[in-house]
Amino acid sequence: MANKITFIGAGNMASAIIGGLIDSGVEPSTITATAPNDNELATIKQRLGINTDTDNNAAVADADVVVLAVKPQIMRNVCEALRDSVQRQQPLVISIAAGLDADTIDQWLGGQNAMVRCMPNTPSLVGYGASGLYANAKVSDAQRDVATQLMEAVGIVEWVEEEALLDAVTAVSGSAPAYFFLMFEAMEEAAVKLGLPAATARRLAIQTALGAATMAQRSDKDPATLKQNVMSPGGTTERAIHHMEEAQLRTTIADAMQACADRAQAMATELSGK
Ligand SMILES: NC(=O)C1=CN([C@@H]2O[C@H](COP(=O)(O)OP(=O)(O)OC[C@H]3O[C@@H](n4cnc5c(N)ncnc54)[C@H](O)[C@@H]3O)[C@@H](O)[C@H]2O)C=CC1
Ligand SMILES: O=C(O)[C@@H]1CCC=N1
Repeated sequence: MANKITFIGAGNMASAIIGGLIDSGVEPSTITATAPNDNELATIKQRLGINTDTDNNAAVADADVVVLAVKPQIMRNVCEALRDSVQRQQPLVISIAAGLDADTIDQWLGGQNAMVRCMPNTPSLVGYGASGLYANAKVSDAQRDVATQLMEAVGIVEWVEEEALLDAVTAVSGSAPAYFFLMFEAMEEAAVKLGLPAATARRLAIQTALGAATMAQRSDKDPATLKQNVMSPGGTTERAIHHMEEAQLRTTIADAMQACADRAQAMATELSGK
């Protein structure tokens, strides 16, 4: 693992990854996070025991890895203000911003940087993250290993060799925790209508998702077969699944994921000015 990691931004995604890193045994004193707001930093410092700084340049000065974890809309300003420090220090730069391409961020940072683009997701906080990674030509094999180790500390890693595929990764895993949370909300609401207390419904729905995910992960059977195994002919599950298929659930999911990937691409165009 890298000696010193600096996170520029200390919000939802950065704190999820930092929390996961610490749980996996990374020494908190090797991690620094920055944000403009002292209160936000005091909270994360108290909770995770890491170093914090309101000065991005100071935090980059001795970093081996810099993780850019600010909103895409402010990335340009943040990077341009970091240009001199990054050019001096030459760290491995990892951007987790949706959409923005490696080349654009590299240019904002002065060019010629070893850049990894990563699309993580918030379950990194509990060690069940799923990240897609892409490296530009400046990234060495050793730096690729560092990026892999960093994100494997909080979940699974898949490398893509075509940068555009990160938009598909955003659709299938980056944004996808929200799809499952929506499903939990909908199942809880429906179960309450069927008469269950909300807390009971929530517990049962979440445990069932965990069970289904664990089975799908451990089984050598594909999801279609596992689904079929639950569906007794003429039984209850068949009725429910039939209803979902009739309501075009698959099309809804495909359309939603297409909209997600399209939005990533549109954000890149809007923000890079290309
Ligand atoms: N939330 C998610 O599920 C995922 C988010 N991402 C990406 O992660 C990035 C961060 O997203 P979130 O953590 O959700 O946003 P957030 O709003 O929770 O965090 C943004 C952080 O940036 C800090 N910040 C603002 N201005 C700054 C500056 N000038 N210098 C340093 N820090 C500054 C804020 O104080 C905050 O700590 C985005 O680019 C997003 O596309 C990627 C995958 C999943
Ligand atoms: O919604 C977003 O834009 C970010 C990127 C992936 C998940 N959250």
